[in-house]
Amino acid sequence: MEKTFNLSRREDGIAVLTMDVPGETMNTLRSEFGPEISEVLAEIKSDSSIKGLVLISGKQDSFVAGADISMLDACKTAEDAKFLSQQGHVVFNELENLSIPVVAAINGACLGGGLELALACHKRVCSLHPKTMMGVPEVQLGLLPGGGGTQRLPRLVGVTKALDMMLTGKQLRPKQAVKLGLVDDAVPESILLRTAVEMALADKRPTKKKKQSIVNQVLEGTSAGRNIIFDQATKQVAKKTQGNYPAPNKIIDCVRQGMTKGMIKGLEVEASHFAELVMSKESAALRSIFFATTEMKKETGAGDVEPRQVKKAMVLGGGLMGGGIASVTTTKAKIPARVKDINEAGLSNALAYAYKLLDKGVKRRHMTPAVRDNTMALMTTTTEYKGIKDADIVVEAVFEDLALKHQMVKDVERECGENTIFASNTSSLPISQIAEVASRPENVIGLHYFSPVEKMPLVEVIAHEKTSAETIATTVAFAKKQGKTPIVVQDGAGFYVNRILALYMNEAAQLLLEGQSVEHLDKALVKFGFPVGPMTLLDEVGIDVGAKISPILENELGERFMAPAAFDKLLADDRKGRKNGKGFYLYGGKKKTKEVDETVYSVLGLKPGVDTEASEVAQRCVVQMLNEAVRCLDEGIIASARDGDIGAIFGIGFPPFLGGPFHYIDTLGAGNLVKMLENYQTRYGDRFEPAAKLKQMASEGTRFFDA
Ligand SMILES: C[C@@H](O)CC(=O)SCCNC(=O)CCNC(=O)[C@H](O)C(C)(C)COP(=O)(O)OP(=O)(O)OC[C@H]1O[C@@H](n2cnc3c(N)ncnc32)[C@H](O)[C@@H]1OP(=O)(O)O
Repeated sequence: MEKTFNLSRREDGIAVLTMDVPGETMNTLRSEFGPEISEVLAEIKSDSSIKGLVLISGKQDSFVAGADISMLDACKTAEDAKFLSQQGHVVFNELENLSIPVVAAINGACLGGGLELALACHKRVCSLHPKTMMGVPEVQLGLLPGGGGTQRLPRLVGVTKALDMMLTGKQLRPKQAVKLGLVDDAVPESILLRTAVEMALADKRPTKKKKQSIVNQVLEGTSAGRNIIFDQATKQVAKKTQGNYPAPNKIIDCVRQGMTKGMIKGLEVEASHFAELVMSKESAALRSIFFATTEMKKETGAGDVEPRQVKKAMVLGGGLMGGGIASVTTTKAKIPARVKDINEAGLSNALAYAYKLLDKGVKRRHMTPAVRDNTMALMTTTTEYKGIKDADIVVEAVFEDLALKHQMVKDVERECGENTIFASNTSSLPISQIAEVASRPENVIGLHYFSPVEKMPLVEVIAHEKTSAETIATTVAFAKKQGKTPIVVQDGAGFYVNRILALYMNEAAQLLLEGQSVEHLDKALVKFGFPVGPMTLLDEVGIDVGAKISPILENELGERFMAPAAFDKLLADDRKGRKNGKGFYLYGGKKKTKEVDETVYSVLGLKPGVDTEASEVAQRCVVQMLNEAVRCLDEGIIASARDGDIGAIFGIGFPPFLGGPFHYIDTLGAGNLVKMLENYQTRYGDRFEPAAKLKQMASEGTRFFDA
C-alpha cells in the first residue's frame, strides 16, 4: 500500500517527514496511519545521525485538514471514538517527547487535528500563502479538539486566547498566528522549508512566550483567576447557545480540569468528552451539513453542462441589496462590477458598501491599503447603460415592480451581448413572469440573495421552464465565486426559503394577536435555536416587505398564506421596522439592549395576555415551516431534502444542531409531526393541514435520510 509518510535525510542532519495521503486532495488524519507513524518515529529515534526533524505536507497548498470526519462518522460507539482520541494522544506525545528538535512547516489549511499535530511539534513556522489558515474548528462540528488541543493550546497561547479559538472555531491568518504565539514565524512559501530546517538546527527550547498583561498574568496564573475566566466563558456560552450545543461546555471543562489537575488528567477528560460528542445527535447533524456543503461544492447545478466564464458583471440598483451584490462580486469573486442606478446616491451607497467591507480587512491587518484600493477599482458606476456591452451577467436588484423589471430585461437585451445572463434578485415574483417579455428567455434566471449579502451564505438560483442549462451552470459558478452556497430551486411564488419562512412568520403573528408578547415570541424561537426571533426578523427584513410578499404567496399558493389582517394597521401607522426606526422594537435609543415599542400593542388593538410555554409557542411556528418544506420537496421546488436543509440553515438560520427541517422531521418522526399538525388543525384551523407527502411517509414509516 502506498505510504502516507516519507522520511528523507539531509546532509545537515535534518530529516524531513513529508505527509502526503495518496489519492486525496487534502491530508487528513486517520486511525489506519497509526502503525506507519509509529514505525517512522521508531526509525527516527534509532538513527543517531538525525539531529532534527521537519514535518511538512506533500500537498500543494494544504497542511492537514484535521481528523478524517468520515472516520468519526463511522464510529458506532463512544468507545470507538475514545480510542481515536487516545491513539492521537499516544502518537502526538511520542512526537513531542523526541529528544531532537521537531519543527512543523505549515503551508495551507492547518485545522483541527492538523493543528494539534503541529502543536505536538516543538516549533512551528507557516507560510504567508493566502490559503494558510490555522484553527481548531471542531466546535462547528459539535466536537472538541480531541488530539490534545484542549491541553497544549492553553499552555502555548494562554487560557483566554485558547478558549476563544476553541469556542469560536476561528481560523487565524499567518500574522495573527505569529502575534498570538501560535506559530514562531511566518515566511514566504519559497523559504518555508529552509526556515524550518534552520529552526530545527537550532535548539529545541520553545520560543519565548508572548508577554502577558499583569491582569492576564494574575487571571491565568492563579486558580482563582482561571476560575473567573472559566465562569465568564460558561456564561457567554449559555447566552450564545441557549443550551442547544453540548460541545462548548465540554471544551471549558477539559481546559479547567487540565489546568487544575495536570495534562495527563486533562487528556483523559478530553478523550472522554470527545467520545461523547462524536456520538451526540448535535454533532451528527453538524457533520451532515459539512458533508452536504462539500458535496455541493462540486455540483454545477446543471449536470455535466460546463459554465461560461463570467469576466464582467453589472448590477442594476445600488441600494442595500445591489450594493451588497456588487461588493461580493468585486471583493470576493474579484470580478469587475459596473453598478447602474438612477442617481448618484445609489452609486455612492454601492461604493461605500464595498469600501467598508474592504477597509475592515485593512483595519484587521489582513489586507494592505493597496489591495483594498486595487479591489475597489474593480467597481465602476454609471447612471446610464454605458460600458456594459461585454457584461456576461447583469443582476437586477431594484424594488419589486414587474413593469420595471420587464423594462430592464428589454434594456439589457438591447445594450448587452446575446449571451448576457439577466439574473433577477427578486424575492417573490415568479421568474417566468419576469421572462415573459424576453426575446432570449433562456438567458433569464433568478439569483436571490439574502440580507446582509456579505454575511448570508445562501443564494437561491431560480430556473424558469425556458432557462438554459448553461445559464444555470454559469449563474451557479458565479455565485460560488462570490463565496455563496447556491441551491437551484424551481420557479414559484416565494421560491423555497421565503415560502417556508412566510408561514412561520404568519404563525408568530397569529400568536401575537392571541396575546403573546413580542419579547416572549422572540425569546421562545431564539431558545429553540434560531439566531433571532420572528418579530426581530420582521423588523430587520421590513414589515412592508413582508406585507408585499404575503398577498403574492396567498394568490399563488392558497389561503394558508393569508397574513393576519391586523398587520395592515402597522403599515397604516408607518411601521416598516428598522429601516424607518418604527417597528416592533424601539430604535435610535442609547440603551444597548433592544426594547419593545409598547405602542405597537395599541396600534394592533392588543393587550398582551399571559405568555404561554415557550416550547409550545416555538413548536407552533416551526411545524408550519416543516410542513411547507415537505410540500416544496413534493412539488419539486427543491431538488432534494439535502438542499432543503442547507437552504433553511444558510438562508434563515434554521438551527444547525437540528440538521435542517428534513433531518429534524426524521428526528421527530413523520408520524409524530402529522399528529402535532392534526392537533393544531383541530384547534386553530386548516392552515395546519399536514402535507400529503408527510401523511404518506407517516403511514409508510419512512424517513428522508438513511438512519
Ligand atoms: C482530532 C479532532 O481534533 C477532530 C478533528 O480534527 S475534526 C476535523 C476538523 N477539521 C475541519 O473541520 C476542517 C474541515 N475542512 C474544511 O473546512 C475545508 O475542507 C478546508 C478549509 C480544509 C478546505 O476547503 P476547500 O479548499 O473548499 O476544499 P473542500 O472543502 O472541497 O475539501 C477538499 C476535499 O478534502 C476533504 N476534506 C477536507 N477536510 C476534511 C476532513 N477533516 N475530513 C474528511 N475530508 C475532508 C473534502 O471532503 C474534499 O474531499 P473531496 O474528495 O475532494 O470531495
